[in-house]
Amino acid sequence: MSPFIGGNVYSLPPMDAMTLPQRAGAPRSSIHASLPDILDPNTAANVSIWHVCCIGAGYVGGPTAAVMALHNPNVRVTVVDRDETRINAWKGRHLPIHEPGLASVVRLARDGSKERRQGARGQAAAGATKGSQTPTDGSSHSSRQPNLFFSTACAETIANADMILVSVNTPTKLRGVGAGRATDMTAVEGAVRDVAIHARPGTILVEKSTVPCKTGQLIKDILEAYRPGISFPVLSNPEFLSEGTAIRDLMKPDRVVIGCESTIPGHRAAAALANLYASWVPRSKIAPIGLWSSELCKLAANAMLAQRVSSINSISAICERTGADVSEIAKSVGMDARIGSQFLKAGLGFGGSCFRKDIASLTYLAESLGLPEVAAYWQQVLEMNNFQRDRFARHVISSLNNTLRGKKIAILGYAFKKNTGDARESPALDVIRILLEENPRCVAIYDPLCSAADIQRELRVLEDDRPLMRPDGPVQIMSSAYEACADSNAVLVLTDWDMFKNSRPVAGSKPVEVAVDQFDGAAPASILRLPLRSEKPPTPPETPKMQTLESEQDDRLVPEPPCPADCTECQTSGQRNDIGSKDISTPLDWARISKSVKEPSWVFDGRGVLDARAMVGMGFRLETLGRASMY
Ligand SMILES: NC(=O)C1=CN([C@@H]2O[C@H](COP(=O)(O)OP(=O)(O)OC[C@H]3O[C@@H](n4cnc5c(N)ncnc54)[C@H](O)[C@@H]3O)[C@@H](O)[C@H]2O)C=CC1
Ligand SMILES: O=C(O)[C@H]1O[C@H](OP(=O)(O)OP(=O)(O)OC[C@H]2O[C@@H](n3ccc(=O)[nH]c3=O)[C@H](O)[C@@H]2O)[C@H](O)[C@@H](O)[C@@H]1O
Repeated sequence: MSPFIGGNVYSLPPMDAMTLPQRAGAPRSSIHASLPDILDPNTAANVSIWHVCCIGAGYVGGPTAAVMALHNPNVRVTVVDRDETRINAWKGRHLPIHEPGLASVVRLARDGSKERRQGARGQAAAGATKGSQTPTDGSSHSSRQPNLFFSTACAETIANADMILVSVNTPTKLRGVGAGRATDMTAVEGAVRDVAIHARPGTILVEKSTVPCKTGQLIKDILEAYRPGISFPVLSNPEFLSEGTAIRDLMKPDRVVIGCESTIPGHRAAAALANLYASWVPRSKIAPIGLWSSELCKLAANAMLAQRVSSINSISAICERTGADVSEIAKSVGMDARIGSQFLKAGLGFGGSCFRKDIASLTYLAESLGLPEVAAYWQQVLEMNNFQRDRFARHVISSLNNTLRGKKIAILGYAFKKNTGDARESPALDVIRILLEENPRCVAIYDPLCSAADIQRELRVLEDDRPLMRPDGPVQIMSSAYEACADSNAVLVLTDWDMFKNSRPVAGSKPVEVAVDQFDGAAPASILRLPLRSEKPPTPPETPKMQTLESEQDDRLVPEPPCPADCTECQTSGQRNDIGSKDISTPLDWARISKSVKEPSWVFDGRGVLDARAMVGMGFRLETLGRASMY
């Protein structure tokens, strides 16, 4: 009898040879005896990848395609999306997402670089390309042609591709079977249908989206239904980047997982993808595994990271009642090499578009497989996450005498974490929902990167019959932290932005940089240092058009055409095409804030970013998650 019978909603085929337990005594190699080695560059010898199409120009598709194009100058990488506004943004000066270093990578791969010649003694040669300037860095290189493109022509691009990366959204289903937990596969199905209809036989399809285990079978079924008998190798290549450090994560990944079927075409396809990555990732970091393992390892990785956050948050609640300090506990626990120090920061809990939905998907998968105990185990990670923000918000209310009527609450930070403008699934939304139940006069929100439009879109789920953002309140989105805090009864810090900190950065801590060797169209010759740091000198607000990227000042880059005179982005927010172009580095002047808030100057730190002694010295009454003062 199938182990999957019993309320399963996924159609689960039998496991393939890669995931079957080995027969006793049979060496593992016997399963793969006739299969070519995926990590051998020659395995893909007869698979030519000249054109990669990436479906989905979002947080994963855009940066992944850009980095892949940067390191494979001879491969044409085209990102397609149905969303014309998003595609136009990728083509222009104002990229649709904020990631440190992203604009530099896009500029180089999308726009190319100019030729440069250097004389024998380091002087610029007379024959340098017209218009090029004397190299200041001693480099010499041939021009690099653009090889990164953005387009809405999905069908045409798919038809020309040798490999297709599916990077579309996989949110949680909102209604129907599995609502609230199962993965909504609409976008994946749509993209795969397009591939099935338009792709050439043999085109390799790569799942980059995070999907339930066994989605590869669903994809193969769709392909078979539309193009019976035609072979399309299917790979799983989950993405592990984090928002805010996407370019660094893509440039220097801990690992690249490539899941494939244990067939000769499967291994050849995996080897072709491995070859693309091997342009910049050491082969030792490329992990070929089975298709189902690859799909499941992505959910497992996210679930385990989220579990650590919930674990430390559960301890933070105990700290508040005992007088222990959660940051001290995290430090000492994390010094155990077996545990490690990352993902032990207590706070409002995890937000973002993936952790919650991926754990929900995992619990649903477990239940579908008849494993309610497993589902309940992971469900508890989500419960703890909700508990954390719930008790934080309720503590704010109880500290303000159990009523917010007539009161103003300032919210510093809406993004789910620092260094991103992504407003999706922020813990702030839950906190604001609970605060609004108490009818405050005003909730004033400030975030340095999230756009007002994005915050408004997120808050819409809290609206009943009247809009929340009316001229008379109750919610206002401010462009200045000082305006948000002025006259407030309490200030809540909900994102760990560095600029909110009131202590100096640790001496010796250096900004992260990644060196890129890709100006040269022929051979790597010169280095672009990507500005991955968040610390940048503030740009005067009155001259937004003068703000430039570090790479834009580099005379090796092909100049970008200027924005049209009526560009709304330029007018409203200044250049937003790289994280450094917004001022996220000037520390908040807490002393100034202390003079404008109402007594007793409440500050509630939901992210553990504020130094208590300094805040109390300025007259604030500070409450921090995970410290005894909370109770
Ligand atoms: N956001 C993140 O940091 C990470 C996300 N992931 C996973 O990657 C996947 C994508 O996530 P995001 O990039 O954040 O999503 P996103 O929502 O930012 O982008 C998805 C894009 O796909 C487009 N799209 C949907 N169906 C399409 C179709 N049939 N044809 C053309 N375009 C189509 C949408 O218009 C949208 O622009 C998800 O499965 C997510 O779980 C994985 C790692 C990190
Ligand atoms: O699948 C995904 O989308 C991605 O999800 C996470 O990346 P991301 O959500 O962008 O950001 P994280 O740095 O993981 O932070 C997630 C949330 O956890 C919170 N967090 C993180 C770490 C910590 O110690 N404490 C803590 O509260 C953050 O504030 C944030 O709200 C994973 O880290 C990525 O590896 C994964 O690719």
